[in-house]
Amino acid sequence: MSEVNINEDLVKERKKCTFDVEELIHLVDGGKHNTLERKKVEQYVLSIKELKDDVPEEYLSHKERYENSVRKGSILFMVLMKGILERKRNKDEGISYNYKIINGVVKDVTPFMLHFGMFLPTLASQASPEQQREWLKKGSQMIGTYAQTELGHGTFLRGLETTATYDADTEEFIIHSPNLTSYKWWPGGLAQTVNHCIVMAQLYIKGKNHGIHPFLVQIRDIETHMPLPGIKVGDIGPKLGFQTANNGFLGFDNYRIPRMNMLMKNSQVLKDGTYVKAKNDKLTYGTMVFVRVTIVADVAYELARAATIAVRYAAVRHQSKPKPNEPEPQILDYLTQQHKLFIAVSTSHAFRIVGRWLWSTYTKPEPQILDYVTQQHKLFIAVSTSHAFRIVGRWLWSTYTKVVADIRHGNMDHLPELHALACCLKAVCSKDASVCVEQCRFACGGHGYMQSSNLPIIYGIVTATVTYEGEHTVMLLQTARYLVKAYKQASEGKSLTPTVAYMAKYLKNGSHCWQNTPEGIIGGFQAVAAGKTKEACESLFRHAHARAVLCEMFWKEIQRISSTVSPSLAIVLEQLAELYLKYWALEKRGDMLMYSNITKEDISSLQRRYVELLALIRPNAVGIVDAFDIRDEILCSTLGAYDGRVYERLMEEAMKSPLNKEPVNQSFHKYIKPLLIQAKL
Ligand SMILES: CCC/C=C/C(=O)SCCNC(=O)CCNC(=O)[C@H](O)C(C)(C)COP(=O)([O-])OP(=O)([O-])OC[C@H]1O[C@@H](n2cnc3c(N)ncnc32)[C@H](O)[C@@H]1OP(=O)([O-])[O-]
Ligand SMILES: Cc1cc2nc3c(=O)[nH]c(=O)nc-3n(C[C@H](O)[C@H](O)[C@H](O)COP(=O)(O)OP(=O)(O)OC[C@H]3O[C@@H](n4cnc5c(N)ncnc54)[C@H](O)[C@@H]3O)c2cc1C
Repeated sequence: MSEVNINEDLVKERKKCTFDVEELIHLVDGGKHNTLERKKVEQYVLSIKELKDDVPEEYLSHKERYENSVRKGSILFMVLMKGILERKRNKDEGISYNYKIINGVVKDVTPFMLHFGMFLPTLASQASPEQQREWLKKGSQMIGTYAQTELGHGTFLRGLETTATYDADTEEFIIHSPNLTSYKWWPGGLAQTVNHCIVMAQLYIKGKNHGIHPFLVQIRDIETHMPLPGIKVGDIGPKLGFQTANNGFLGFDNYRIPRMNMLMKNSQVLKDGTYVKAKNDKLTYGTMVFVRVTIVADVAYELARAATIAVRYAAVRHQSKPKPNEPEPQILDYLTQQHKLFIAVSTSHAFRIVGRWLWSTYTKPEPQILDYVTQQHKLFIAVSTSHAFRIVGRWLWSTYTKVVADIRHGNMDHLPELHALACCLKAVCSKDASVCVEQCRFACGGHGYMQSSNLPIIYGIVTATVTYEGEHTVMLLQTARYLVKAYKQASEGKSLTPTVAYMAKYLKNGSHCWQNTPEGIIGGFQAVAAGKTKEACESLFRHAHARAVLCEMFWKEIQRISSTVSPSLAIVLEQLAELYLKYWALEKRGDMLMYSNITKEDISSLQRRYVELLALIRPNAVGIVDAFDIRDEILCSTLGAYDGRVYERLMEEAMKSPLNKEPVNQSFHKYIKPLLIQAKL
């Protein structure tokens, strides 16, 4: 884009940047090769004419919005299928879904999200090899979702009520919803989009309950898409966000499926009804662990979008001037009056001089809002949090793949630790990301409240992650359970898994010896986690372990990465990581006071360094968000576009309102005019 069309503040900001933005882009993408591939994918998908909307999604009705997202989602689906095939021929080519390109196609959420996000992964991980060969073959007509949650139960999986009863005579399962609360409720794409589901149901054989198991169930005819007899399916209606996800409900009336439609990789039901138990019954929950792991990186990306919008806007937006001075005082003759007079005269001089200074400040151009320390406090933590989650998300993903490989070889030893990690990181990252996105919205003032800023939609997407795939508190409680066990092992002198090894150190050392260094802060969080575990084994303690893991992994990884990049970029990365640690040490200073020997002076010094870091990051703020390298079509924001034409875009978008198509709306003649006539009488 030529600089002529770019807002001059942004041009200046980009000139100030002290590091190579391109280098950071490659780092964020995980290498130059990935950047090139991403850009190729974006270029390909975003130039498909049919994916452009004439009318912004927000002006469509619930039904129209759904139909439009299916239309566009189907185009993307086809591109993806083509991409996978091409990729097989040439690994450097092809279309990947990984690149969040979807945000540039459907502003909200596509109804096919669950097909790729849970349906296919469940078949890939829980179906037997023969079933996989059958179901994942080329030309499969299945579009699916993951139907687990019911009207009555989401968290408490053992309480699910849908039943799958084995009939050995016909070698079939009978899937049934015994009452209203057993209806499936929430699955994405379920309402009108999918023709198949993974249904989680209580398995009954000869009257005995074997707990919940996954079943592949066809719910609609492939040709006509009509619901099959015995199936009741529909849309659950509008929500806070996820308007185009097509979340649905589903009930079964003694609906029969073949025996081989139970996913049989882990447990099996033989023809005669013999039940073969899985090595570990929690393997049935495998898809949830997978999605929890991916949520960390997902919210990092959404946060990158929100931070890009809010930081660019803060560089373009100017606001507020100090007020000018007041008039001079009177002179009187009496001593007492002189007493008053002289002070008044000197005050007058003081005021004049200060007044001049004030006037010169007043006539200076309004500052960019990004220059306010309070604004930097709101925004820079969002930027550094996005980096933290991306980096920790990559580490979690590699931990996940190692544990899954172990499980494939029959070794389940690390599953509990992975489960505990996935739960607490999912919980903390989803909640922090929602808070940061909302903070970015606040930081954009009134314009952040506009749908056209895209911040409300991003918030809708991110805040849903707090609830789905395991509700926030419930996830923390799962980790708490694991920590309590770890603490008990530590107190018995037994060895501990790596992520909780600090428990032993805390038991040995008692309170943490505070240092204002990154390592000192990480130790502080570990002491808080260990101390709270000790104090309240069975009661609610919340984020401490996840925060310790986040701080430690972010800092260690940044240290490692810094040695591989240019010195100018290393400085910026370390500033961002240090800001993250200092921010949380200050936020949690109460906990630190309880569980370490931190002093008031340490806290003041942390505070001073935090403000110093804001100032150090400030000149690079626009460059840092530019390095997220999110195209305008994917940001979808009037406030955050690369060129900074904020006000023009706000007006252009407002002009798309159907209400602006006519000078007088018909409601005037129908309602307001009769009202005015009545008022006259
Ligand atoms: C785009 C949007 C897509 C959204 C999709 C969705 O939302 S889909 C819907 C998403 N829905 C949800 O996310 C629902 C959330 N609810 C749940 O995940 C579970 O019901 C629960 C974990 C809350 C409790 O389960 P429970 O009552 O059966 O278990 P318990 O508490 O009695 O613990 C028993 C033992 O099992 C262990 N263990 C548990 N889970 C796992 C695991 N995954 N792996 C390994 N281990 C696990 C646990 O640590 C404990 O070990 P211990 O101490 O005995 O050695
Ligand atoms: C946008 C969105 C998309 C979704 N997509 C799908 C999907 O595709 N497929 C699917 O199957 N499901 C889906 N879900 C459902 C989702 O997984 C559940 O909503 C989630 O697991 C929480 O369960 P719940 O709604 O039953 O909440 P509840 O468990 O009823 O939670 C309500 C409150 O009770 C508290 N609580 C519950 N149990 C405990 C406990 N043991 N201890 C302490 N407090 C507790 C919680 O902390 C919470 O404050 C989706 C949900 C949303 C919002």
